[in-house]
Amino acid sequence: MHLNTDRHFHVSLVIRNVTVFRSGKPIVEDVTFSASREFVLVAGPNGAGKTTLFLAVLGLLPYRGEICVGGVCDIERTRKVGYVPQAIRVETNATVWEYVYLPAKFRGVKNVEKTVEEALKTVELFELRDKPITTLSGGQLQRAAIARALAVGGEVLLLDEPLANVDPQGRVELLALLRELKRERTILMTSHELTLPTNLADKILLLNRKLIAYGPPSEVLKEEVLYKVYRYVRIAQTPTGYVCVTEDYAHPH
Ligand SMILES: Nc1ncnc2c1ncn2[C@@H]1O[C@H](COP(=O)(O)OP(=O)(O)OP(=O)(O)O)[C@@H](O)[C@H]1O
Repeated sequence: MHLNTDRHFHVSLVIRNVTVFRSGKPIVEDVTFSASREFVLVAGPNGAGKTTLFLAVLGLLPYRGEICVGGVCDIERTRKVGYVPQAIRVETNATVWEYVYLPAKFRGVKNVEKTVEEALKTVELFELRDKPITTLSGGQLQRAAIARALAVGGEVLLLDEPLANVDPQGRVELLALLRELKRERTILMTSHELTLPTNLADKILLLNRKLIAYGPPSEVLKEEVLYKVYRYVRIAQTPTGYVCVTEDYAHPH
């Protein structure tokens, strides 16, 4: 038991000199960073190791180094981590309620009914709790998956490309939800989108097998930093957000 009562500490994620292995090979090498009650956008090219890093935090891949959540550094830390995978599978006949309730019940979450109710209310799906999960839209499904992750743990939330397959309206709703959620917890979200509202990400972690950069968007979304990973990407800051200004059409060859 630790005696630190600081709320920031409880939701903190510390990753120290972490190397993650797949099939015995190091995929992510010597990564060190920490986040506490912050929203971290995890960016990097395909195959950079973003999902691999998440799977290590979840205790699903072997790693060297130290991973701690709220000061807990052994496998018990995974009880505090909620995960939304890139491909959400919903081929079941479950209702929205069951989809969120069953894994929480299985994990032995205390006051499980109340916890699930709160999670569904947080993502604004409580009214739809009796609907089959398969009838939800892409954006609603992402929110259901977030509720599921909140119900099982959720002091640290790992979201793998939640913006993919979500339409513009769903995107606005999802970003509003994430902005709300980050007030109480630490969120890591992978995305290939660097176009994002200024008030969403507190930090950007740029990964390409190794940690390339970690800091606030104003420091990472710079030409000289991005060039280490992406050749043709430039970012401009507008009053409301960051936008990609260099697209393929600017480079016909
Ligand atoms: N079972 C495995 N054995 C060995 N290498 C693997 C295995 N699974 C994945 N990899 C390698 O790990 C690397 C990192 O994959 P990962 O899915 O973590 O990247 P990512 O950054 O999440 O990519 P994306 O943006 O495409 O989702 C890839 O190059 C992949 O080839």
